[in-house]
Amino acid sequence: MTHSTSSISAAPSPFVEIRRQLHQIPEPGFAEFKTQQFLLNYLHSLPQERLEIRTWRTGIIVNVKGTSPKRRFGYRADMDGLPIMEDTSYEFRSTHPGLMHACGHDVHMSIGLGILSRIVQNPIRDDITFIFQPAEEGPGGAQPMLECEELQDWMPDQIVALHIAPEYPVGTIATKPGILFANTSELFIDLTGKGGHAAYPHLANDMVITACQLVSQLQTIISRNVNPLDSAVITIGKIEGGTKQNIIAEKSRLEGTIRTLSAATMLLIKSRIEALADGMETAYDCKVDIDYGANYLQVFNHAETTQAFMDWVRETDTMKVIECSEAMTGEDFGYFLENIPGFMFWLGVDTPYGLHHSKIEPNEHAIDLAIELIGSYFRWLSEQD
Ligand SMILES: CC(=O)N[C@@H](CCC[C@H](N)C(=O)O)C(=O)O
Repeated sequence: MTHSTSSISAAPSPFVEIRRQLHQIPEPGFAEFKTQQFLLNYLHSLPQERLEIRTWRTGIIVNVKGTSPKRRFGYRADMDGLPIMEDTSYEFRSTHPGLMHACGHDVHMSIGLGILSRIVQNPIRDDITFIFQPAEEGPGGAQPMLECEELQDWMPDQIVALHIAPEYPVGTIATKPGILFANTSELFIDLTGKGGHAAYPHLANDMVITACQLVSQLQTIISRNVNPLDSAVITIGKIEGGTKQNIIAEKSRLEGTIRTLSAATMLLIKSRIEALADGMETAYDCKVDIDYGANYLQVFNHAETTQAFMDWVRETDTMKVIECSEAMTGEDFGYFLENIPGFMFWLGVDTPYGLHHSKIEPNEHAIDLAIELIGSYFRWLSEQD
């Protein structure tokens, strides 16, 4: 069933209000200090009988105790914002200049609080671990959080996460068993040549020229080296170089990301990048340093639990379910799924601007629908067996 926005009350729910407050305080990975405090304040305002709260760095782990637990479920929400200058029409825009929740983590967190508060008020049989995870956009909080002491005795037997999807209508979810999101690797390339006067190019090695050439050459890896029946992406999202218009640049830097649907293709791409870098050094007598930064494992949905969830949503007609294709987005939730059966799904938020866009305005009606969906799903799960 697809929900039109007009059929839903205009008054914002408490969790929409919470999302708006979180939206105003986006913070970079592992610096989510205000966000952590905001979430803690909310958590401490709830009845505490069923709650145990731990912090890990800027993250939070909450145990909601079941009535007679046999299993433990998990919900994970990411917490960090992005370095984007917000350009929405909101009255509740970011108060942190140059930072924005442009990937929906404010929505993911408010949905997490909504499910949690619902279950505190109306407990289920099984335990649930709520994981508020820092640094999804980089350098990656999932892997170290999975290893942290605070999580070990509350490790879920099954885990769920969602991600907002601008392209789907509100009242729709999209997912699939198997691979949902790509393997990713960050890519940082530093080029060092010889600076000089703009009028004497023959006495210098211009790193603006090499940066431009390397960006173009990198794209030939996708078009000429990767099997056309496979999928891969190299995006250079940032170029830096030079100091002034009439000075030849001694240094330049490319920052980007690599996305693949297999580990083998990731290795192939990295070896081609290194070959092209060697060629640059020879051709332009410069130095090229490559750093792959944070690497994320693919998000691989557990077949059985994903299918059971999709069937349950269809049977209960809670939302419309689309079996989607995999996407080249990355998510360190892949590390949770490597260790714990579960799945991630896209939550339709119906907005013309995409993820990581300065104008993205997710439709907030999706928040209460997702709270209802996951809250009911956990209740149903805990009634099985
Ligand atoms: C859902 C989403 O947009 N995730 C990010 C994850 C970032 C991964 C890493 N920092 C990289 O750029 O490789 C994405 O960009 O897909």
